[in-house]
Amino acid sequence: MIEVKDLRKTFGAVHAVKGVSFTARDGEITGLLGPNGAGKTTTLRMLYTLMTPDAGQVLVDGVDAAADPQTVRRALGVLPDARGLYKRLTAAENIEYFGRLHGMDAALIDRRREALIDALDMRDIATRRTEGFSQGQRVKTAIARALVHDPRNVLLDEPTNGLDVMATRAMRRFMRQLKDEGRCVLFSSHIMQEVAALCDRIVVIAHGRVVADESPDALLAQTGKANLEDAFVELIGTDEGLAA
Ligand SMILES: Nc1ncnc2c1ncn2[C@@H]1O[C@H](COP(=O)(O)OP(=O)(O)OP(=O)(O)O)[C@@H](O)[C@H]1O
Repeated sequence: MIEVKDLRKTFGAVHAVKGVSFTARDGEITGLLGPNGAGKTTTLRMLYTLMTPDAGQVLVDGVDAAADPQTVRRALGVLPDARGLYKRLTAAENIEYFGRLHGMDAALIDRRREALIDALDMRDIATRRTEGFSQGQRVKTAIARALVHDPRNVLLDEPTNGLDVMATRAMRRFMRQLKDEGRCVLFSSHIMQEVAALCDRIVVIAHGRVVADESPDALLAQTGKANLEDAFVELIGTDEGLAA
């Protein structure tokens, strides 16, 4: 479970995150939806301890990220916005390398690597060097690498960005599988259909603030709109920066 309490972050004159609070629960998919520049990536970066908040608190499975960042990092699997892979290594070697960084023993790394290669349907690319990989192949490898240590909480920054229809559908299936395994799944998106199709809970963020935090049905009821697209536009005040 991830609890975010009154997070704030300023870059010079830009107030990127202005007091964001929400909870992402185990066994649920929580979507962070907002237009370009809303503060989603900045919020996620503070959650996975890459960036220090100016104020506020992040708790992962009850552990304070500022007080014990090591434990928090172990409890998180992260697909960051930059998917940098080691291009001289094969996909399988990229996964194994992260396993070693986490201090896992070789037999456990082998088991997790094989399970993830199957779950992400990447057997055909596993022994290829990642140099020259397509966007979809890079995302799969980056996700497998992020999950090698079997984290309870999974953070995905725009996981379907740049993927084609088939790869997007496969990614959504995989996210549902993570949820069914009881994990806490939190992802950011500016694609309304994606959030509507996947999420148990939608946290709508605009101009650095949470403007709604509800189930999809409750969002419709709250805004009195017939569909989620109209509900989001009503909440955000504009459709600029959102993709249908
Ligand atoms: N390192 C930085 N230095 C300066 N400004 C930044 C930095 N990171 C983010 N910002 C600014 O903070 C605001 C929020 O950016 P952020 O990347 O969090 O938005 P986002 O919701 O993830 O947008 P997108 O959907 O476009 O990825 C923007 O105005 C952005 O320009």
